[in-house]
Amino acid sequence: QGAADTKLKIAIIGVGLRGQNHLDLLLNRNDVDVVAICDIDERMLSMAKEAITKSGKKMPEVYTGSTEAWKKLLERKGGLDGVLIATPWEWHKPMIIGSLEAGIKYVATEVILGITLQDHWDVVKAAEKHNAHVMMLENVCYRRDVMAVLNMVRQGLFGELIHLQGGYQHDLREVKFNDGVNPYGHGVEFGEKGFSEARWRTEHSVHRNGDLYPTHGIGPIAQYININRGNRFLTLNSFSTKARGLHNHIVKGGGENHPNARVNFKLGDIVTTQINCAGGETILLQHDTNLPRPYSLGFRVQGTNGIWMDVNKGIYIEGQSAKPHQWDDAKVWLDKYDHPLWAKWSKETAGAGHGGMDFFVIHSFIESIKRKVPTPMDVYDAAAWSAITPLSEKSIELGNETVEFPDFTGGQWMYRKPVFALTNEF
Ligand SMILES: NC(=O)c1ccc[n+]([C@@H]2O[C@H](COP(=O)([O-])OP(=O)(O)OC[C@H]3O[C@@H](n4cnc5c(N)ncnc54)[C@H](O)[C@@H]3O)[C@@H](O)[C@H]2O)c1
Repeated sequence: QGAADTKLKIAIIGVGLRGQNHLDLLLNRNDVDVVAICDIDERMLSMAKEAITKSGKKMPEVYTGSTEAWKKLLERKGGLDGVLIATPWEWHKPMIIGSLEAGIKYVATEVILGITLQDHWDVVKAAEKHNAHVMMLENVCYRRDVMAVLNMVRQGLFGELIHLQGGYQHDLREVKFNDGVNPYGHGVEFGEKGFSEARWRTEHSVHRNGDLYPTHGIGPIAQYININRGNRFLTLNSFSTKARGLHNHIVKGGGENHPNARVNFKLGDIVTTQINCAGGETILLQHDTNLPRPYSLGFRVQGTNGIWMDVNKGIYIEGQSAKPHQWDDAKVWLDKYDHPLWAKWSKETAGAGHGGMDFFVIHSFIESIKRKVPTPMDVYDAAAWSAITPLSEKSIELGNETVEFPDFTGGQWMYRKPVFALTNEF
């Protein structure tokens, strides 16, 4: 490990703000060479190159100049052990499938596998055909409190799980709009005139109404109740509120005569989704990105013996909590049940994004390649979690009708075993 010829050859497609986080984590490792990067934005590329120069590592090959330049990257001489994709959502499917067709056996993609339900099927089928691993980089599965609760779930403290909640409750108004230069805080431009996510993410709020970003909430929940591994999502329905927040934000920052004040946003400010599971659990998810509010993923894990809620930082375990009917400070429990992964690697997480959890998602991808084993989150997980978006759009379109989940595993969910974070290795 560490010698030049044993280092993994990794490429990154998309070195925007998120891709640069992953780049930093990879540059920090001595078991990886970032051999190629691709982007179409000069400013993002120069930020990435600056980070590489600062790290003292060798400058990778740079592919740019066209939205199809990534195809050349995949054909590079010398091959690739893995590809990491951190581009806008609509590029994930073609880039994943392109990587698989180029013979790459490990593909990591940022969250959201595809746009339509068919996209999700296409990626699953391509991964099966090429016998390759597609891992979605769902980092919240590795959040310290989320993992401590996983530890508690697995040790039976909450009893049998009954109901779970989560979501994406994040005021994105300063992400969806900016002045084309600074990512946060100024301006009400989007599309061509926007920078980073304002360039592309906001269009999805114009044209789509559904839970556009389900994976940070559903990923941890799916681990708690073993989705695709003894359990599965059966049905879903979604409800949407009216859309006010984005329009109001534009008027407040740019005035009533700003051209964007005429844009009709389709995305309801709050989209609420309910999911029914084969194991008899229900899930409630909320997508809430257009209104003023502090960040919260709103987790609730409730079983026959107790409950965790992250908003009030409380845990209650019947018979063990200090007083009946009263919350314990969750910290006491979370410290006691700290997951072995965090206990082992917390030093390495220092400086990694989102409170350290970003370290683990990259670590697990890289360690899986080194060991030539399946990634701890696989293409079936990615498809089931991401499919919530098109299914919620469909439910809303049909007047909140309940719609069925496809079974991407083709019945294998009954036999597959949990593999996520079973040890302290990765
Ligand atoms: N897991 C997390 O915590 C987290 C946080 C932020 C973003 N994300 C996800 O990461 C992904 C990227 O988001 P971001 O914030 O970095 O956005 P961004 O706009 O900053 O970066 C996207 C990059 O992709 C590049 N790009 C677009 N089309 C391309 C093409 N055809 N070929 C090559 N490069 C292309 C853009 O030029 C840009 O640099 C999204 O899926 C987003 O949802 C996840």
